[in-house]
Amino acid sequence: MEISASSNSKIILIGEHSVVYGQPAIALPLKNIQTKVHIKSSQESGILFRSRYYTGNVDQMTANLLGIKTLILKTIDELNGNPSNLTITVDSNIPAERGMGSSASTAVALVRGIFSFYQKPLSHTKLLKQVAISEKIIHGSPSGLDSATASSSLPILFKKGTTLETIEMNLDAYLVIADTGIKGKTGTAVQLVHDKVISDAHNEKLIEDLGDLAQQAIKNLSLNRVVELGQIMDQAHAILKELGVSHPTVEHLIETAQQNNALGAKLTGGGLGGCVIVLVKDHQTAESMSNTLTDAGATSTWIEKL
Ligand SMILES: C[C@@](O)(CCO)CC(=O)[O-]
Repeated sequence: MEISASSNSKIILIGEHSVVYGQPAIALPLKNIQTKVHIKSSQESGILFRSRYYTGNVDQMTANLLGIKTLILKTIDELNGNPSNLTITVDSNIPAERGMGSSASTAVALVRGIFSFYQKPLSHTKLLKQVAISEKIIHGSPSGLDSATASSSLPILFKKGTTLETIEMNLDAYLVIADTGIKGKTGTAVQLVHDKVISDAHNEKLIEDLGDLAQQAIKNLSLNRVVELGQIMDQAHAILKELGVSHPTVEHLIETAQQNNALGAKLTGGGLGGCVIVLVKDHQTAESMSNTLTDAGATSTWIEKL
């Protein structure tokens, strides 16, 4: 018996951090950057796990993989499976800790894979609930945006605990995603913003402002107003910077983009490193932006049609 399952990576167009406080966010799954999971029966005792970070028995996974270990064992247990004689292989081309939802994507693919291996039906609600097991261990109290996006085939409008809608996007615009090569620190960034929000009403207002910008973005997306969308991205980035979650290399890439025909640019995901996203008007500009950002130090770039 052998099965395969997959999950997308993600980027947040607008609404990171404010989404934790119940504000709306818009995020896109990236279908070309994925996690793939293969599960097969084996003769070995225990569960053999193979990935770019760890190969060995699930039981012996180190503390940094506690989220994934717990998720695998709990899911198999829930399905009354035998936690032995299995090989689970995880292949991923999602850079880790760059705000691209690598942990959520791994978890989504694993849950899909385990349910499929045991031939059990899996609703989307159950999938998200199950993925929360590892996401909570890894990130503390995540909004659920990453797993909702990684498990979607279309862009989504998300509000913690209430709204999960897909959005049909067809804009005359492209996004260039550029990796700073610096590991983002989602947990630290979320805590940092939390400390700021509870200590100063001005920062609470900044969170509301991010929510307003997300609402404006939704309107402009539906009207194909890309110039306005770019301005909204710039404003969102300025707020995220004020909240303390940017990074000098993020700033360098954003300034470079702004000097080279960007319609808008911002960090994406938790910040403190990770990736930036740059809005441009057409594919040709996206390609030259991608080269410019690589020359400015980006370690990888991707182009995504909006
Ligand atoms: C920073 C954050 O808003 C997005 C991380 O990709 C955290 C969360 O939503 O849980």
